[in-house]
Amino acid sequence: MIENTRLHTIVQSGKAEVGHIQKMQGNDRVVSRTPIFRDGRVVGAIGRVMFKGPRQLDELNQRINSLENEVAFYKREAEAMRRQDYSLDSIIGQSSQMIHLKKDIVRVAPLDVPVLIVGESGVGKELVAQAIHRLSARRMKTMVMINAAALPATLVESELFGYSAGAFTGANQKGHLGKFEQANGGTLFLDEIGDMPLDVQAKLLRVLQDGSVEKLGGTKPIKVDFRLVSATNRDLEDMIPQNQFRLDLFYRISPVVLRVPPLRERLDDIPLLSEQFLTDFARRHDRDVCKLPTESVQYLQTGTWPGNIRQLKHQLERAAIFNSTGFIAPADLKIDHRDQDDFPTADISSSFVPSGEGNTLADQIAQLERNTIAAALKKFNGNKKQVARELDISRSYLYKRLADFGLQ
Ligand SMILES: Nc1ncnc2c1ncn2[C@@H]1O[C@H](COP(=O)(O)OP(=O)(O)OP(=O)(O)O)[C@@H](O)[C@H]1O
Repeated sequence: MIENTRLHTIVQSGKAEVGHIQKMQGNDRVVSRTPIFRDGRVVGAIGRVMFKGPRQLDELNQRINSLENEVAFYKREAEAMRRQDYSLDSIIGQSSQMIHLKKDIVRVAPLDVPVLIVGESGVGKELVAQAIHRLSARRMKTMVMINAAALPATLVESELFGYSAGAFTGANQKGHLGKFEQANGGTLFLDEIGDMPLDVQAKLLRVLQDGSVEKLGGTKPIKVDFRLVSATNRDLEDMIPQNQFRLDLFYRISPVVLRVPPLRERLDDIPLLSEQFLTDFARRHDRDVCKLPTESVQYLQTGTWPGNIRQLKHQLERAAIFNSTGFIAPADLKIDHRDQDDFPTADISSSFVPSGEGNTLADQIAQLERNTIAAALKKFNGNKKQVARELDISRSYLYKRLADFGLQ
């Protein structure tokens, strides 16, 4: 005889009971009781132990909660990846210049020819390269990126060409796949090609001519097949007569040249870009999206933007960080109106760092930012990870500001 059974009441009522606790031999069990019908009449009832006790149910609950959290996490990740889809849609801009550029991208992407992307720093050359790859027949393979300016001279050979097992003392046992081989079947994106040293230019030219690479310590050339997309913010044609860039390499890399216009030539794009950057920022930091009133948009459109889209993005993110009203007013923005020629081309964003010594609103904000960071550093004994978490800023932004404020 089952203790505390209620099956007889189920037969009488014809109503199921699910998840009820039933004491059996001194233990609580979670049970279900279901009536059995025949020809519309209850002819019996069946009881089942669902869980050996409420604890098991609790554990299941916790498991479901943790799975729900995992699903939510992966949904956010998938959403972030979708947004980073690097298709044409990720290049924001409806100005006539950008519509023209997008049409050109669509036209050249499927043709398997090298493309040279030119434009000032921060205009979105890398986004264009990604879109070309994504719209090409090679989209299922990877796009390998090389920043020619960041390649240390001592590592150029091994990074680009790779090496065979045991090629030299200290070499990785399994050898190393060079970038050219990694890009096989896909796209090789050579960023800042104008900064490539001449001896590396000669080596690159040989690979492009032969369609093969020789690994360090290798015995025979290995065939490689990639589509070359290069980018530069320098005037390569100007560099050729000065023997800073090889003419023969220039011909190889530039059958198609795409120019990405600077932001000051397409100020019409500022509203759309700003809206996107503020939305992205809010989503990343789980905050409400700051509103940008028309007068602020118009103010942004008066700038010369030597650092282009990257600079606009940083400006808006900085304004959003310090915003407490939900509205970004023109006074919250620091716009540069100097001519392009007045700016150094490198690290333009640093020219916008207010000194913190003046009386303008930006100076006051900078002072507040400096003090806030300094206080947080003290609170967490210099632990930058905790400081970044406390202030809800990225660690890279924290490092940049520490350097700006001389707090390191
Ligand atoms: N049209 C655009 N729409 C959305 N975001 C953009 C656009 N153009 C640039 N960006 C953003 O601006 C930043 C700089 O872009 P990117 O790195 O592609 O520029 P770049 O021309 O390659 O710069 P550099 O010459 O300094 O390498 C990135 O965060 C990029 O996502």
